[in-house]
Amino acid sequence: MSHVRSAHAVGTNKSKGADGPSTSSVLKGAQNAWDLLSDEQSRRHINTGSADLNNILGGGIHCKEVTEIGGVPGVGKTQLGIQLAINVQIPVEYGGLGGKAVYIDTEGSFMVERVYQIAEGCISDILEYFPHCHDKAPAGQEKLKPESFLADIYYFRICSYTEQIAVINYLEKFLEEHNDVRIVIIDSVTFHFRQDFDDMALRTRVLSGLSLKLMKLSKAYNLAVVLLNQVTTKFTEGSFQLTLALGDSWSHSCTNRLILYWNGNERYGYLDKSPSLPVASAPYAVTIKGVRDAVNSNSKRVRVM
Ligand SMILES: Nc1ncnc2c1ncn2[C@@H]1O[C@H](COP(=O)(O)OP(=O)(O)OP(=O)(O)O)[C@@H](O)[C@H]1O
Repeated sequence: MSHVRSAHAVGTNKSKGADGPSTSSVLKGAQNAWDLLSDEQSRRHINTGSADLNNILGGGIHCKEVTEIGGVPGVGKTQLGIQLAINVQIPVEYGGLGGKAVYIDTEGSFMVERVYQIAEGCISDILEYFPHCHDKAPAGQEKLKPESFLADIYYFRICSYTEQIAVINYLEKFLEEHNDVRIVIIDSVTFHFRQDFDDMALRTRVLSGLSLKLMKLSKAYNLAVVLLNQVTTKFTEGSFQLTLALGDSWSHSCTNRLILYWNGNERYGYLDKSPSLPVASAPYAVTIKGVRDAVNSNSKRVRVM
């Protein structure tokens, strides 16, 4: 990584000159565009379980970025959150990241029986795609047990916004001690803030601050941050429209935004915001095994919200 000498150091009282320690610490993060491209290309993705969703997301949920996933109740946000907590653990030898997950549950929607079922679904797919994995060493086989997948999800149940702030503030220390965590999921990020927080301006500032912190953590610890969010109705141009909770006020707080919606009886994901990918939508399904491709899996470009 190259260090850049620039006017940045000028005016820094404690600066000991261009080569001084304070200058290099201020500019420690500077990279050239070539470094950035290499970094981007080596960046890992977490499989959503649906090839079509992965496709519109440019490979899956990106590490080192914050992705907001919103949608109406029942559309499958929690299912996708659980699926990601499982899929992040797919061992490296089977094309996964072999990481661990942090699941911060604010609504009490994390059903552990369902997590077990989704882990079983993931394992059965691995066994189907890698029929010779039975030949692997016993240690490798040990990993392919639902119990092991469940054991590698660190679960935090949050019952108020103060607890949520406290846990997010504590997260950095936790991640220092658990450096194999590759995804942090918050389900849902706005729930307690919508219920109990009266001062709207302060609420937006607090949430934006938390989100900024999560963005920094995602980069520092090379992990994906996924913020599940609810939708709410907003009265604009003479009609009620669905919009993500706190949508406009903190839309800068995430790098990517995926909106899940119904189109008739089919579930779709719509990539609404990305710094490098076109807007696109694709169908997906929630099956007994978890999130998978829809039976009709031709991606379409439609927008519902
Ligand atoms: N075992 C299963 N097999 C098939 N589909 C399931 C199974 N379990 C849950 N689902 C589907 O997932 C839906 C619930 O999705 P989920 O809980 O992720 O919704 P959500 O978007 O998080 O909603 P909310 O905002 O209320 O939390 C159910 O309505 C059902 O359609």
